[in-house]
Amino acid sequence: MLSLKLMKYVSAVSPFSPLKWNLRRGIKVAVVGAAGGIGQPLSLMLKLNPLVTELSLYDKVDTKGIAADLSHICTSSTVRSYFGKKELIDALECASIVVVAAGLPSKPGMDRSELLDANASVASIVAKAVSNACPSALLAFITNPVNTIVPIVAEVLKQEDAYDPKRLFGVTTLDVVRAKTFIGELLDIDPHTVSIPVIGGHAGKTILPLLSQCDPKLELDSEEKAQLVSRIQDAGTEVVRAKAGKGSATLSMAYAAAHFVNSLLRAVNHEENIIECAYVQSDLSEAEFFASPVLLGPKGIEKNLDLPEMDDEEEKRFGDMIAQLNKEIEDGVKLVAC
Ligand SMILES: NC(=O)c1ccc[n+]([C@@H]2O[C@H](COP(=O)([O-])OP(=O)(O)OC[C@H]3O[C@@H](n4cnc5c(N)ncnc54)[C@H](O)[C@@H]3O)[C@@H](O)[C@H]2O)c1
Ligand SMILES: O=C(O)C[C@H](O)C(=O)O
Repeated sequence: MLSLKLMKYVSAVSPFSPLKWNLRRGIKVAVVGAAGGIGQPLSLMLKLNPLVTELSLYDKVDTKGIAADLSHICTSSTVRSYFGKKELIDALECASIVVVAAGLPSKPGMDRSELLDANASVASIVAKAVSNACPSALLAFITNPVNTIVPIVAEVLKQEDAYDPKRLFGVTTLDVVRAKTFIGELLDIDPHTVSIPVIGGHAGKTILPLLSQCDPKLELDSEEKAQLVSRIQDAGTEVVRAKAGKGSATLSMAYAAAHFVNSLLRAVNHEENIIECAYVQSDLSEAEFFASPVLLGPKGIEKNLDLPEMDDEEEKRFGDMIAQLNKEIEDGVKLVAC
């Protein structure tokens, strides 16, 4: 009979074992927009992640200094730097995960949708390059307006014959992070212990935290609930105002994106039961793209989970957001068509 030690060894080197697969292939993560306010702290957090084997830093401006700096951190991943149009393909080549934080952030008084003109082209360029360099990568877009950027990327990938809806994500994790934090403050408990789905999209009333599904239970009256929902929906604006023209959320976003990418990495590594809320192609509502809890697997979305239950107020908010979401999706589709 095989000893336990030997059995562990055999399972580690079996060609079908996840460990062997991972050791052989490694996991390259590319950060696009790596020199930015989100890109830099996100790259730092990814350098600290033991599941990353190679970290590829790309930006339109030089990333050499950032890469040199990060490369001195004593974790086992290698760091490579790329910049400018010519190096985009090399930066993405063979990446398992591409996370995109390139593009303009909001200024006070600006709506996220006003970023569309500036950021649509960045998203399209990255989508085209992904279709050439790493068509089977998982693709996570942070760039705003997320509600429109993700449909744009889907359209561009369709044109390139490289669209797989299971691999494309709009990152809405910051909405969940904020909901957990504000509820933790309210209940005076560790926010990590709070579980709350946030569905819909990533702008104004399309951000719908389902307080009725919060664990632990929230005992709030209707007005208190409305105030909490507004705080979560307007949290981005809270940061934009506080930064007074110097950008939008960067550090909390880097934390949120590092959490989301870590979940993708764990799923790529064949870990089971990894669930995250994300803005993805969906048939759960009348909007073609919708943020909801998805079960992740090595090839992206394994299953789009059913919509969580909602109380009457949430049902109403859900109904009220669909028109806005559909318009923002349509804006993206039209932009690619013309
Ligand atoms: N999804 C979310 O929850 C969320 C949260 C916060 C911010 N954001 C969005 O993330 C984006 C980035 O925000 P930021 O604060 O890091 O902005 P930033 O201006 O600090 O950084 C953006 C980076 O993108 C780079 N860039 C621009 N065009 C590029 C291109 N064509 N190719 C490669 N790199 C390019 C810039 O050089 C810069 O380094 C914004 O659109 C912002 O609105 C999203
Ligand atoms: O509000 C913004 O413009 C940035 C971001 O989407 C956020 O939620 O902080």
